[in-house]
Amino acid sequence: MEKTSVYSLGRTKSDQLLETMAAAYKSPPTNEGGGVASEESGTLSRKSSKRQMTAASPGRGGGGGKNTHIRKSWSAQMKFDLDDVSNGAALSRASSASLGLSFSFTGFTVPPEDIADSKPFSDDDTPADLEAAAQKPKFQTEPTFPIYLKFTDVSYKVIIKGMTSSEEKQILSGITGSVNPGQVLALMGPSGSGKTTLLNLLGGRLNQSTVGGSITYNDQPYSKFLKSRIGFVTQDDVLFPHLTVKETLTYAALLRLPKHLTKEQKEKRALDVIYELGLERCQDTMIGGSFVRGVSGGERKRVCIANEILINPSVLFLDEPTSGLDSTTALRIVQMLQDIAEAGKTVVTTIHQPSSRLFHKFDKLILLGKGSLLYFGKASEAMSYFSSIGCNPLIAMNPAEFLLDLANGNINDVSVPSELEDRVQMDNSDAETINGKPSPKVVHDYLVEAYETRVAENEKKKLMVPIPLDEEVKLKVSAPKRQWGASWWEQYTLLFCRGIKERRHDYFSWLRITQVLSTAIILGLLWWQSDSSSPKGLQDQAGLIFFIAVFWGFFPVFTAIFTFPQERAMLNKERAADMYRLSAYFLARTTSDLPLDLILPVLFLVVVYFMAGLRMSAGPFFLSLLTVFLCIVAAQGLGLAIGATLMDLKKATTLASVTVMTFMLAGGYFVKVKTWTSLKFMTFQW
Ligand SMILES: Nc1ncnc2c1ncn2[C@@H]1O[C@H](COP(=O)(O)OP(=O)(O)OP(=O)(O)O)[C@@H](O)[C@H]1O
Repeated sequence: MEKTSVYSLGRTKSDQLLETMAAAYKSPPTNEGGGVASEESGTLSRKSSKRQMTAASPGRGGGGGKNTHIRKSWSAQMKFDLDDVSNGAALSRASSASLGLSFSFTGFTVPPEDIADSKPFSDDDTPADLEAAAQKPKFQTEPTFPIYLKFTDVSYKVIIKGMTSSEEKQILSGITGSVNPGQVLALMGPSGSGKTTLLNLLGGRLNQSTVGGSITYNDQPYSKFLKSRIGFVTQDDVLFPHLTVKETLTYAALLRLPKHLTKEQKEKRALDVIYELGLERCQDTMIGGSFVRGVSGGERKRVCIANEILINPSVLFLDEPTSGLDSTTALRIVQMLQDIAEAGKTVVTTIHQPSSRLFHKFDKLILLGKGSLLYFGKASEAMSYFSSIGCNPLIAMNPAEFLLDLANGNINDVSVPSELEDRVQMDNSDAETINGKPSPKVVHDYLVEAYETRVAENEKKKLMVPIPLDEEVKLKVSAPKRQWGASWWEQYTLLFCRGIKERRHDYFSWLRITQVLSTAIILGLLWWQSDSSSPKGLQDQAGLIFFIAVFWGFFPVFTAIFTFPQERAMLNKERAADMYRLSAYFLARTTSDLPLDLILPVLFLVVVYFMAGLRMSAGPFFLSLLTVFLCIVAAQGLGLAIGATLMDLKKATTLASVTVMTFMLAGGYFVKVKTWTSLKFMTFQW
């Protein structure tokens, strides 16, 4: 194969910026053996090839056109190999780049009028839209702090506690691999093979003390510093349903971006990301959820990704970003991941069953089977590796499908090596075969063994090579300091406002307003212009006031009870990213309900008070309002405490019902038996 031509790339303003970052790199080692350095040049080669192809493609204005921005990532001054241009991945990248789906992450804001017209990435994009998007000016790439991720012999087990005994379950064993800035690593395997667990381990989401082997970031262990450098997109889209796309991203930007940026800069950044991810057409649409229609599945996923790339992360982890999406949308998402990687980020994603087009877009691949490693290496070389160990598809097949079949031990349309068949015959055990073919377990054991004997040691040796970064840059990763994006007070106010925005819809739903108003009117009619001049009439009014207190004791308890169990996923997600302090969240969460809690009771009391003809002067009216308000605060506190302690809706509801019933009975007894005392207290008559 022909090798190494050095191309000098056009210099842009961003180049000068990026050179600051590139200066942090040492010259890559020249050993042909690969390791970090050779993988690096492989990735770069594809980037460079892509630029070449893009420049040559018609309609893009050529290399020197006005609108063509030759992006140069952190390492673009290095060499590239021409042989990569001929590989399928490079070609597919080049062609997708010519679709104009390139992203970079900067502080560039597009004027709103331009945003309205531009459609770089949308579920409804037509080829014409995409071509138009390709003509749009590209913007500069923000330098990213580079993080090289390596993991060697990673194992993980959990203890499953039964009623009488507990047992250990091995989830992962002996997983080795690496991924560098500029690369996309895909974790593939059948359901339950351990992809999510591995992703969580690599993302620092599981307790590191329970992990065997080593996971390093720039050759350093995990530290709190990384929380602000890692973006993690979970499998379930955890978003507030009643916030719009823009609100969601703006709050995230205000909370997560570094303190030294101004509010305007942070908001601008949120707008940039909306534009970069093609969300401008739905930026004012609510996210939606089970009961509210909102953005589409693909847009939702992009909002989740936008939420993470806002912070310009060094490493981006994604758990099944394409599941549930049609193949075109899935392709766009993966294309976007590639573009993110090309901006100098390290991308790791799990993927369930990619189409062949998707498969060719990954740089590296890990194939897992029952928690063991079946393959780690370049995605483009996976087929030749399995061919080298005697496993070939017998019919034309999507490579991902073939690999998943193998990982499942399903060899129906796969030729297996004679070695494996001989082994089954020698064992001569019925249990080891199904219809005369090796059983899934035998196939799995063979694949694990083949990888261990042929590849594993070599890969581990490669990982021993130190990464090409200055010691100073490497050590930055191990800084134990947390980096809050906002001060405590800012966190509190932002969470307070976000809480009000999110929950106002629940509070002022027509159902709730009708419920409250109809109860008020019924009570008003039952106690219509009640008499307070006699002890009997006063006792009657005490009954009404007792009813009001119980009503406003019930309502907030049950609203508050759902708070923490439902927001748990959000709280976990945001706390894992160090978005805010727990104290700021709890205080904001509790107090943001109060203004909302006041509006309906005021409405309720106005109706009942005047219909029932209670004492017509300002003092008693406001004191009654204060009593109702205190009832609400107490009830809400009780509900929050029960919900937060149990974190289980069913148990929390049962406990709250029992507690409220007890209070009601005690209150009823109080009103009935101690009438005179209660009258004095409750009606403010004496
Ligand atoms: N905390 C845990 N306790 C018990 N079992 C666990 C735990 N975590 C993971 N597992 C088990 O480990 C295995 C791997 O789970 P994991 O979620 O990583 O699989 P996966 O490959 O991501 O699956 P899917 O593709 O279906 O999401 C599963 O059998 C799962 O039940």
